[in-house]
Amino acid sequence: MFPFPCVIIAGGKSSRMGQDKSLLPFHGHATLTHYQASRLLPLFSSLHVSTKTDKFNGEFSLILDTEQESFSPMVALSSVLEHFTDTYVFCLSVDAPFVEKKHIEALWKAAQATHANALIPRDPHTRHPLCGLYHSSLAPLANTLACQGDHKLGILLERANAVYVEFDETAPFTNLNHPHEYEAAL
Ligand SMILES: Nc1nc2c(ncn2[C@@H]2O[C@H](COP(=O)(O)OP(=O)(O)OP(=O)(O)O)[C@@H](O)[C@H]2O)c(=O)[nH]1
Repeated sequence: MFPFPCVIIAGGKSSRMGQDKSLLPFHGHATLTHYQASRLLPLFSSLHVSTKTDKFNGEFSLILDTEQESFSPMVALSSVLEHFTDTYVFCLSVDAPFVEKKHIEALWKAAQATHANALIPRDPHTRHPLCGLYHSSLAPLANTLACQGDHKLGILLERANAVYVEFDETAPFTNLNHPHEYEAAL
């Protein structure tokens, strides 16, 4: 078991999907969120879901956004990191169902070797900040950026002591943003 919590980030607008993707059924589970929670729960010291409201009727331990007006992963991270003290937090986008234990193990290994405050996967094409191991000490920076309207996680990573962990494959980090990607994943 990893000695830190996992947070499934699930409070976005899903504008490209056209409906709330965190509530879409997935592989025999009531929702994609349930699918992610059931496979990740056994791996972590605790599991939480980051949203704007309790759309799961009390089923998960929620970390609600303090900022309700604007939507962005920075808004989510700001409340998530503030929730914890002196720990790494594995943050995964709800729409990334192909990330496996071995990928998280690689991030944790890099954290132990470098003591960086953000460990982010990078494949040959791009980096994946919504599958990252973040230290709770980044909360004030995330909060400042969210309040300033700086919503790109790249800005946080530039200012943090971030380390990129290299992976050969792109597929595990795929996000389901559009209906055709969801259909293909089913
Ligand atoms: N808690 C929380 N999560 C968010 C917020 N904005 C986005 N997310 C989540 O962050 C992840 C990536 O979000 P985006 O790709 O920016 O947005 P999205 O809602 O997934 O989809 P689009 O509206 O199509 O861009 C998704 O898992 C979202 O659910 C927010 O304001 N609060």
